[in-house]
Amino acid sequence: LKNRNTLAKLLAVNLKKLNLPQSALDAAEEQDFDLKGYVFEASPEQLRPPRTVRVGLIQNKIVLPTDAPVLEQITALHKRVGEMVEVAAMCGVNIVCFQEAWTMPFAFCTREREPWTEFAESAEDGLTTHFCIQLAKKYNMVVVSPILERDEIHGGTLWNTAVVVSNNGNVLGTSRKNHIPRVGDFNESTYYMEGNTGHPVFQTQFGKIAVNICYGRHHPLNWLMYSLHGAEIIFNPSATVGLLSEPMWPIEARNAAIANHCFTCAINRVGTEYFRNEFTSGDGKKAHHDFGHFYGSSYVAAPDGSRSPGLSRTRDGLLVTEMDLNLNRQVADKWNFKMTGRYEMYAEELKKAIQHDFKPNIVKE
Ligand SMILES: NC(=O)NCCC(=O)O
Repeated sequence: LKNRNTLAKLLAVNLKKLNLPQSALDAAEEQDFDLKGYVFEASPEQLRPPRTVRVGLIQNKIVLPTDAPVLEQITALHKRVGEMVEVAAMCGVNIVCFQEAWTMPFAFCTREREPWTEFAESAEDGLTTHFCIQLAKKYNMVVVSPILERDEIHGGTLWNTAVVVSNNGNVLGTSRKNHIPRVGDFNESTYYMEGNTGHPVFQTQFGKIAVNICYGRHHPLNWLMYSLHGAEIIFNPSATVGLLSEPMWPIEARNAAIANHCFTCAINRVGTEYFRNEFTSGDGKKAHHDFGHFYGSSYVAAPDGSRSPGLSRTRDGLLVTEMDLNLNRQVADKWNFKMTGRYEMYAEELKKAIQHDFKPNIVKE
């Protein structure tokens, strides 16, 4: 029986299903998106009550073609995702997170500036942040909104940024993407630089959260730093395509949950986005009009190694998970990764390894 349970955990098939209201299931069907719910349980404790929180992940296709007017594209996405958030509210979601650059097509493959830079908005005061503030207040929900940010204070610089809006409708702060990909068609370095916000953790009414944007999931130290700052849930809003990363996808966020004694939430967009002008990426491939297929498969992983099934590879979807955050400390007390981490040893070695005159410690005969 024990072996069967372990196998079930590995295959993500043994999580209890969350009872979702029929009205929410009906609304999801009517609006043509998947709605799934799962529960991550923790053991009862004597001194602490359970710390139960419901988290919603939203994955979606773009709504209009990429050559539709910019404001119409943004407004259509607001409408679509707003409807999905309403269903999340019916399901009692406390914290919702959208996919990376959710208000736009993932146009960075093109390396063109116009019209894509017009999608950039102020993190504090932009149209989308105002939209999220309304959602947060209406539904008493924390909203994590990853956008293309225009930073007017610093000469209109662009960043890839997650805006965190508290359930009271205040902008709690921002977290900028730390690691910018230079792989395949992901030509993002043409638009923005590595983030300068470090590893902020946002204390919300429902728990401490952080946002590790997309390509940051390949960097174990990035996850670690959010965790060292106390994150209990780390979101990984992403945009990634099948041929490039699908074999890695089920492993990376899950491994990060295990290694850091926290919950991780991986979100990927769905669909294929076509661009009018062909582009190349210096990789020998013929010029093409699309990135390939964004494969969705959003999921939640827990510190004990269990995970939810993924959402669809092709359909819009809302994944609702109920998690007891007490599980983080329970797993930490068992496995002690923070206690056994030897961070001082690595800090010393890393300090040396980044020096120009670093001598690798190679023992020769
Ligand atoms: N959006 C983004 O950073 N994608 C890079 C490719 C990947 O990390 O799978």
